Amino acid sequence: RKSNKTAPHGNKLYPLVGTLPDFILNRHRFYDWNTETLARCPTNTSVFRRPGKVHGIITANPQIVEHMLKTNFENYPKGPRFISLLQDFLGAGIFNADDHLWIMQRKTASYEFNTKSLRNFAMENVASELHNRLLPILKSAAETNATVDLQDVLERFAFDNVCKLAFNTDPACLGGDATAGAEFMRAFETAANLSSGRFLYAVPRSYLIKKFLNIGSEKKLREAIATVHEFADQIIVSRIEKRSEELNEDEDLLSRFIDKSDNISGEFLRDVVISFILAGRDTTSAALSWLFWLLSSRPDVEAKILNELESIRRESGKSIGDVYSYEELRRMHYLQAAISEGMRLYPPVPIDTRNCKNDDVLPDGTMIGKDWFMSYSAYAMGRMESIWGKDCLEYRPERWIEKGVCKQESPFKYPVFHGGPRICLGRELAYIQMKSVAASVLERFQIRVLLEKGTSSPQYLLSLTLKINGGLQAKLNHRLP
Ligand code: HEM
Repeated sequence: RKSNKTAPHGNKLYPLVGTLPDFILNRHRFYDWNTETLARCPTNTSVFRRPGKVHGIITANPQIVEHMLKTNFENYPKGPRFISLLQDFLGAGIFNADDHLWIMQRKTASYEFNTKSLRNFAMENVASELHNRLLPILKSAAETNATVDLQDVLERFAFDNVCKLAFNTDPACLGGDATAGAEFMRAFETAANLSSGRFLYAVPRSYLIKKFLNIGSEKKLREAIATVHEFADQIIVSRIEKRSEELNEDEDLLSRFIDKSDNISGEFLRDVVISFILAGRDTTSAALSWLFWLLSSRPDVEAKILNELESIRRESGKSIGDVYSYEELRRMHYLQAAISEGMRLYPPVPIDTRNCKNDDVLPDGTMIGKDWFMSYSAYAMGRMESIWGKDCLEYRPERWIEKGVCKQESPFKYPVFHGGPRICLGRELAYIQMKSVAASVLERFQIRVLLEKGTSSPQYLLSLTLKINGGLQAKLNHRLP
């Protein structure tokens, strides 16, 4: 009877089955269930236990997040469970590697992500995709009064962009559905969804039976991975051949990795590329989709963004339709605050997990055992009164502005881009992309979001990234000049 009561750390622990009954009941609203539980806990940290020896801790406590991501980083690797579930899809790519395999990729990638040449390459790609594809599509939707799924369009935009960055290939997903690139994107999406679905099995590792028999979701996963690999392999093989013939002047990440390493296998290069595509694929589109929804119900915030854009255009002598430079994007402090505030409430990576290597005691005194999982919920942290105050559920970009400048929050209080040695490498590129898109779309169009009947806000989908279930259906109107 004792164990049926609410455990001191928030979750009900039933005999034998642990938190499984509540997990099954709340799986569809997992992040909110988690937020409610963590808010009730004295140190915003809760113990989670279900059959199959799944033990772990979920936290929304900045001190504990700092402990796992930085102070005791070595004790919290991705770990064998995470790596084995994503192995088929990601191999040993940076997203799915620990120790020396991770260090080697991180070193090359952090050097490259800090170069001006990569930033310029990314800026050119964004400007070209924006002005040649995204804006014309939205213009035509506005002129014909057609409903457009903004999330879908933004995902295609982000996918084209990250493929250019990763291996200088334009899949032209925003151009249409009939391209080989669009097939690659669909297969990539299926592979990402089905691989992440392996984490949600009520009985862990039961996916192995389906995998062995090659049936159901595992059969689909195998086919999707084969399509992704085939597409990537063709590009990589031709790039390696080209490298031996001529000096490579491509600016993309694949070329930079080939240039920096000797004797690197084609298979490993494929893993490198796939991890980068995964990392940069859905994150910016998810953030922008939630932002456009938030702004559609907050004309006051939208008006402030438009004022800021107008004053930047005035100072630089630009008009609507011109491409914003890097310096101009940097001066968009209020827009940056609006985007950061959107991601506080709707973080593109809502929850992130590590494996505890050796028994440890967390800063609040909670014990964690070897091989337990250790997760932090960025979703819950953005909604914690203990972190953001009484108005934590309110969308208020002003909380980011200090003396007219958008301030940086501690990554442990706001772990939307992770923190410590594995902090997101694409943070700056992501802001370039998000600000360019948001500025160009908002100054041209008014967006009216169409919600499903009987709902007052979009619902999220359970996947690696926090997407809107059913997309973001909207009508656009040209703004009057
Ligand atoms: C709003 C956009 C983005 C958000 C919120 C975001 C968030 C994150 C988070 C939470 C992680 C840690 C994941 C983990 O280790 O489990 C991460 C890692 C990473 N991100 Fe981003 N990301 C964004 C955009 C991008 C972009 C555009 C790129 C560029 C391709 C990128 C590249 C990476 C890479 C390479 C890592 C792995 C770093 C490592 O393990 O050392 N991200 N990101």
